[in-house]
This record gives sequence, structure tokens and C-alpha cells, in this order.
Amino acid sequence: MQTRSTPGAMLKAMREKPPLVQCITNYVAMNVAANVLLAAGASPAMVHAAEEAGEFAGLASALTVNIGTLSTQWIDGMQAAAKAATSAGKPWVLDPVAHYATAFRRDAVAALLALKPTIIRGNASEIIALAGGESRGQGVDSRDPVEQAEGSARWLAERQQAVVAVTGAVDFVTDGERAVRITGGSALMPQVTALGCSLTCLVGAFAATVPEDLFGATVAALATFAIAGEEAALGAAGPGSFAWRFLDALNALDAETLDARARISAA
Ligand SMILES: Nc1ncnc2c1ncn2[C@@H]1O[C@H](COP(=O)(O)OP(=O)(O)OP(=O)(O)O)[C@@H](O)[C@H]1O
Ligand SMILES: Cc1ncsc1CCO
Ligand SMILES: [Mg+2]
Repeated sequence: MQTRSTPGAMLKAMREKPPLVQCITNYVAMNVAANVLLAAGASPAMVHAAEEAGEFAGLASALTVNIGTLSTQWIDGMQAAAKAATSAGKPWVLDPVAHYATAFRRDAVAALLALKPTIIRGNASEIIALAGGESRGQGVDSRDPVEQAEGSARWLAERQQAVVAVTGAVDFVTDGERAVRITGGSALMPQVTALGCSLTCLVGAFAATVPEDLFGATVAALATFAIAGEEAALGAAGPGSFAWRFLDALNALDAETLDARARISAA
């Protein structure tokens, strides 16, 4: 992996100086994602109102924008925050939840893409559709394998000059030049709502910690989820116990274990 630092070193740096991350996320994910960031060692703030989102982006070290439960007022807040982050040179992450489903979502995502997210994180169906392909996604859930989204991700990364992460059974990350696959996690992860949305917020936390290495930050966040997910699955009886075990595993994961267990290979 061609990054300046290891995932473990980035996790350690994040915990030593917990970054303030502005998460504009959906109603389903707000509580889940805030707990995920706290467990990992970052400081989340769910601030989306049009009246303050832009101003708040000036205080935060990174911004994440997720369109999961969209409404017009929220779009104004998302755009204000994205503009403020971009003009301050701060990283911001776009999660285009089910953008293929309706014209309202498609238009919102097109406007957000024009505001130049530095990182885009989605499931395979979302990334395929963002690149203009035929996706089989149903609502917010992916119906496509990540392998089939790799070409779309490379195309999107080049076109947007952004890091693109596609998640699923095997994750894929590219900046248009470099690309890696990350294995791990658990089949229980897509059975717990909003873990992908929470991962988007965690990508923002790592990006805030190492803004000079957004590719490495994205890989580190995904590897953290992969190892915490594997650990949580060991004792889980189903999605319910997996959800709380995942928070505990994330909190207990240390830098050395992450670096020893992360499975990241060039793609
Ligand atoms: N079958 C699987 N096996 C292992 N890990 C998985 C599997 N499916 C998803 N994951 C992991 O789950 C996490 C969330 O990714 P996912 O692709 O499910 O996001 P998403 O579809 O955007 O989720 P949501 O919309 O619920 O937020 C990632 O860390 C991913 O690696
Ligand atoms: C279930 C659901 N519906 C809109 S957003 C969301 C969270 C997972 O993406
Ligand atoms: Mg999602």
C-alpha cells in the first residue's frame, strides 16, 4: 500500500487528537454513526440546518454528507456546508444513498458532485449508477457485487478527482491511479442498518486526521471496520448482538492489532 502511514498509526493519531467531524446524515443513521465515531475515538456533530451548516463547517475538521433521508431544507444545508469545506480546503465525503431511485435524489447528488467531494463512499449499486451504469440496487440496499463496480469506481475517481470507496463483501478503494481491495467484515454487517452510513462518517474522521493522505485515510477507515466487524461476529448470535459487539470491538481495537490483521492488497 503506498501510503505515508499505516492504518494503525492513523487510528492512534486520531485517538490522540479526536477530530471534530460534521456529519450530515440521515435520521436512521444519526445515532448509530455518532456512537461509531465515539467508539472509534472521534468527535461527531450532527449539524445539518441550512441556517448553520455552512458556518459549522468552518469549525469542523471534516464534513460528511449522506442523502439517505433527503428533504429540500437539508439540501440547502448540505450545499452550504460542502461549499464552506471546499473553500477552506477541508476534506468532505459524499455518501450517495440510493441516488438512482428518484429524480429528487439524482438531482441532489449531481449538484453535490459539482461541489467536488474529496471522497465518495457508496455500495456497489450506488457507484455503478454514479458512473452511468445499470445498477440492480433496490432502495438503499445493494444488489450488485463490488467486483462489478471496480471499473465504475476507477472512472468516477478520475472524473471527479476524488478517492472512491465501494463497500461490500470485499471493499475496493481507488484514487484513479492506485487501487486496493480490503477483505474482512461479516455478512451480518448489511443486516444492521446504517453501518455503511456510519462508515462514511468514520472515513471523514480519518480524513480529518490525515488530510494530506485521503487515499490512505479511506483505506484505514475501511480496514478498521473490517477487523472490528470480524471480531464482533465471533460472539454474535444475530444482528442485534452483532450491533453492540461491533461498537465494543471498534472501541477495543488497537493500532497494533489493526496493522497485524488488516488484509489490504493491491488491485
Ligand atoms: N457480505 C459482507 N461481508 C463482509 N463485510 C460486509 C459485507 N457486506 C457489507 N460489509 C461491510 O459492511 C460495511 C458497510 O458496507 P455496505 O456496503 O453494507 O454499506 P451500505 O450498503 O451503504 O450500508 P447502509 O446503507 O446500511 O448504511 C462495510 O464495512 C463493508 O465492508
Ligand atoms: C434504511 C434507510 N432508509 C433511508 S437511509 C437508511 C439507512 C441506510 O442507508
Ligand atoms: Mg449506504
